[in-house]
Amino acid sequence: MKFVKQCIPDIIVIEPSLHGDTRGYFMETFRQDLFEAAVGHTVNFVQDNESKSSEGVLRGLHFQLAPHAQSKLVRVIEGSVLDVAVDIRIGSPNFGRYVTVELTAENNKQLFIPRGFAHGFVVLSETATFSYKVDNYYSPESDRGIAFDDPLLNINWRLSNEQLVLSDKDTKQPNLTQLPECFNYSTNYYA
Ligand SMILES: Cc1cn([C@H]2C[C@H](O)[C@@H](COP(=O)(O)OP(=O)(O)O[C@H]3O[C@H](C)C(=O)[C@H](O)[C@H]3O)O2)c(=O)[nH]c1=O
Repeated sequence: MKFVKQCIPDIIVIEPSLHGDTRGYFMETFRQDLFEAAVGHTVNFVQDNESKSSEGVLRGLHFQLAPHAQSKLVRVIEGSVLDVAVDIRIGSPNFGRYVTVELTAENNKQLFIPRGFAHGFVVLSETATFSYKVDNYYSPESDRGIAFDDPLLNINWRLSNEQLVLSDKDTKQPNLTQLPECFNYSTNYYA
């Protein structure tokens, strides 16, 4: 299992080892000990989620406010997505910067997105099944979002706006600079 820190080092790509044989394959998809050694602190996942989406569906950019902020460990078990994580911690040297990673059922890559980041993905295949762990329970009253087409972020989603399919909620998200509240880089959201 490989752990690769990204250009925003809080964000980590995990590449499990796949063991193939004549029957198919086996892989350890999560190891608490190796994961926490790579992340550098305790992360207690409490909820598993799964969503299935058609080509062009864009879910995001979402986060939950503290004290319900969520870390996410995301992967694709069918199809392919472009996954995006945006640093929204005020005071961070990477504030407003983002990481994109293509996650597919073929490359088996996973992405760890810490608390303090907004997250979203767009489906590149005919359908994609997205499976992920979070370390805080769903809190609808704490659910917040940022516009996928925020000009400050200028995210390249690879598809044209005409190809994108969004929820009504995600067509009305504010830009990052319009958020009344988000995260501070100086706060330890894992304490
Ligand atoms: C997130 C969530 C949703 N729901 C219910 C609420 C709605 O009835 C339905 C769809 O919710 P929503 O439109 O918020 O789902 P997504 O657009 O996939 O939201 C997710 O999209 C991006 C990619 C994220 O990173 C977050 O995990 C999450 O915000 O599932 C639940 O019951 N539990 C949950 O944890």
